[in-house]
Amino acid sequence: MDHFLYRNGILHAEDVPLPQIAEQVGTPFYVYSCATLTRHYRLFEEALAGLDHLVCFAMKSNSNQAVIAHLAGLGAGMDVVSGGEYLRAKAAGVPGERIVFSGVGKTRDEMHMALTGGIRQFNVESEPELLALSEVASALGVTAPITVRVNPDVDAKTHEKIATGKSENKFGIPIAKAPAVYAMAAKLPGIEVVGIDVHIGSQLTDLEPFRLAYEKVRDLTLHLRAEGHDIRRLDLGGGLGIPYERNNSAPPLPTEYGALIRDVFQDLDVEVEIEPGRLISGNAGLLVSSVIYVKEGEGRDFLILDAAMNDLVRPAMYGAWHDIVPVVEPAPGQDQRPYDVVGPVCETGDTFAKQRQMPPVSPGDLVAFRSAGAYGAVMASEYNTRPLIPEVLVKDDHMAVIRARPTFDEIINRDTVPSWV
Ligand SMILES: Cc1ncc(COP(=O)(O)O)c(C=O)c1O
Ligand SMILES: N[C@@H](CCCC[NH3+])C(=O)O
Repeated sequence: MDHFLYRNGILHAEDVPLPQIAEQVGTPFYVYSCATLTRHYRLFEEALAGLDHLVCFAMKSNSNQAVIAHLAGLGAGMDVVSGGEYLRAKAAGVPGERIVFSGVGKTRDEMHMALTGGIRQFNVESEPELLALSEVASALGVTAPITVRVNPDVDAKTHEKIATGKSENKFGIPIAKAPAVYAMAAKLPGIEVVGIDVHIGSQLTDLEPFRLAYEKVRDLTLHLRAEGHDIRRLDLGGGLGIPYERNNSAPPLPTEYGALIRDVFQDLDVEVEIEPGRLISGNAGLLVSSVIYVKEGEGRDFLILDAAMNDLVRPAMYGAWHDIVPVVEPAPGQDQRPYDVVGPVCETGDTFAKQRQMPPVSPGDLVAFRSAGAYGAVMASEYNTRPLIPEVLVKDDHMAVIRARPTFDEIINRDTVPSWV
């Protein structure tokens, strides 16, 4: 459930009517609800209650400073994948002991930054990375806590571009090789093994792949413990999916996911970490846009919006579906008509939806893309010199602009034209 509801015929973000935000910041913009972020974070907390656990928000899904500060205030840890995300987490007040560092290509500079600033653990994804980390930590005279991310070769049954747990994917160490890598880690200076990490993909709508992967991690835990490794922490990754289409069968809830984790690991006396991103931030955000034109094409009408693929790339990149609704509530039983919903960018791929049934809309009308709080603003670009759009955070009847639209002067003057041009 989110906190974007029609009231008095107008779509609201909590208690703020969307046209009021549009008037203040212009369209397009992203808007996030504090209440939804809180609710979704707590769902995971409740799902793991009673277990020794930490919920680390996958910042890659939404790394706005205000969003992560809000979650940090609720007690969330952070899963970071770059030095930039690490610095954002620290700036949001997240202590190093609640930050985990994931990713296949951590640089020595990033390792140095996290080792000096404080880190809960590095989720190491290859032997060369392990060696590099050992060197960086040794040179600093510190010890790097690590898990090894294992690749369990499990089909997550999600979009191929966001599946990470098959052997052909770049992520993790083949699980069969893990004992050898743990043996290597145990001998390296500056390295302390604390656990195992796994993450098999994003937007999973079925628990079975999680079960398959987690059972393999359980077996590996027992095996590694028998070999003398102190496996006291399991990072189980993120990936639980969200309903993108209303009326669609709902994916499993965090409670069911938590029950699965209990079922597989409860008796192991182990600390559990999870790294949810999308389920916390996805349905906590909308992208709001204005209709510029309605253009009659050959056998189809194009709804041309002021938002484009550079603002929300998921439809162009993954063929992803986002519900698109008018901000003025359609009358019950109102006729629908098919539109190709497109943006102004000069690419045919700048298409949000084809032949989407919607109530009739006119130029100047506001429409909202649902489920846009995850992998929306963070994946935006300035393609076609379209400025990054504002982000707004709502709490009850308060709204705050948490990122302003840059001016064209700022954008143009960011570049340097050398004297020889
Ligand atoms: C290592 C890691 N952890 C967590 C996540 C978060 O995934 P999601 O947003 O699907 O929960 C991702 C993204 O797939 C990831 O790569
Ligand atoms: N960007 C993807 C998710 C990537 C998950 C990151 N590991 C999406 O929008 O669905």
